[in-house]
This record gives sequence, structure tokens and C-alpha cells, in this order.
Amino acid sequence: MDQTEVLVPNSLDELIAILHKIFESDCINVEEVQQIMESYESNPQDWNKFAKFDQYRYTRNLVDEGNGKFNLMILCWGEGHGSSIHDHTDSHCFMKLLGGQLKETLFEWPDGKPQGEMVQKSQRVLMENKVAYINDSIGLHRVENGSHTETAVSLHLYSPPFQTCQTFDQRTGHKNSVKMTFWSKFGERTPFESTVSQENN
Ligand SMILES: N[C@@H](CS(=O)O)C(=O)O
Ligand SMILES: [Fe+2]
Repeated sequence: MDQTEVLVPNSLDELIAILHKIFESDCINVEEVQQIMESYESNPQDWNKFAKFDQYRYTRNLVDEGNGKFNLMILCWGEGHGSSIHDHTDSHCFMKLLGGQLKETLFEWPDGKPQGEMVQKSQRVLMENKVAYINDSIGLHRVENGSHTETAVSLHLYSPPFQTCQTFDQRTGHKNSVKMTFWSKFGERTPFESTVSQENN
């Protein structure tokens, strides 16, 4: 084994083990994380137990707490489900498509501008196994499952972990602070009380 060896995770568990190693360091190489997440070939048998859908909105399902360095979660998007325009609370955000496709629309921060329609920077469709990266200096985004026939499942890594973010009204740029919750943790449904605030997102 030499130092340039490229590890290819053969399962979600192997990917998580590699991520734990990478995040022992305080200095994160974005390309390295992106590459290792991309090299894992999605296998539904690895992640089915975390993939819990809701009829009305996308769900967030905690998979791993990354020794306190990151949160790894699986998001389940029903047909037509989407997120509000939001930021990522000064964290790194990696998003890998495990199943289906998702549309990501990037927006500029509205700060310092007169109130009005938010400025859209770009749009792309993420295909299975691809990994997108965003942080607050890149901008804001909205993620949508535009399909009316297929669900989508994505794997998100946030470092450092965060529990609140800001959402933005596309017409006015007005922002709201939102508490983010988990539909399930480690494959178990989260008790009702702690999921209520997610409905406001
Ligand atoms: N950042 C969002 C998902 S997405 O739309 O990127 C979340 O963690 O809920
Ligand atoms: Fe996001």
C-alpha cells in the first residue's frame, strides 16, 4: 500500500468508515470527500433501512454522527417534493444521489439588494451516484424532485453538523430561521414531539 492508493468503498458502511478517517483531520479537502463519495456505487440494500418517505414533504433520516465532525443523512424525496431556498449555516454540504434524479437551482444571497425576486445563478440535474457540493460562499439553493413518477433518495454530509438554517422567499428575499429535524435516526422513527418544527420549513 502506498499513500496514493485510492480507496473505493464497496458498501455504505465502508464509505462511512473512510469518511470517519478523513474527518479526523481539521482540514478538509473538498475534492477528496467528493471523490470518495462519488466512488461508492449506490446499492439500495445498503440504505433501504434509512429510506423512509412521507406523503407530503421530503424527509431527513440520520445515518451517522461522524464522531461529532459531520452529520450523514439520507433524504427521501417523493414525487414533486422540494426544499425551500436555503443556506447551509457555514458548513460544507455534500449531496450524493443514491436513487432517482434531483434538480438543484442556485441563487445569489439577497443581502444588500432591494427586496425583490431572488437572482437565479444556475440550474442542473444531478444523476444517480453524482455528488454536488455547496457552501454559503457559493450561494443558496433549492433542491427538487421534478419527477411525477419516480422518487429520489440522496445522501447528505454536513460538516460541521448544524440544526438550524435560513430559508428565503423567492419573490422577496425575506428570510426565516428554521429548525431542522430528523424523520428517523439510525433507522428508527423520531418521536412525534421532536418533528413538529420541521413542518414549518
Ligand atoms: N440542505 C437541505 C436539503 S437540500 O435541499 O439540500 C436539508 O438538509 O434539509
Ligand atoms: Fe441544501
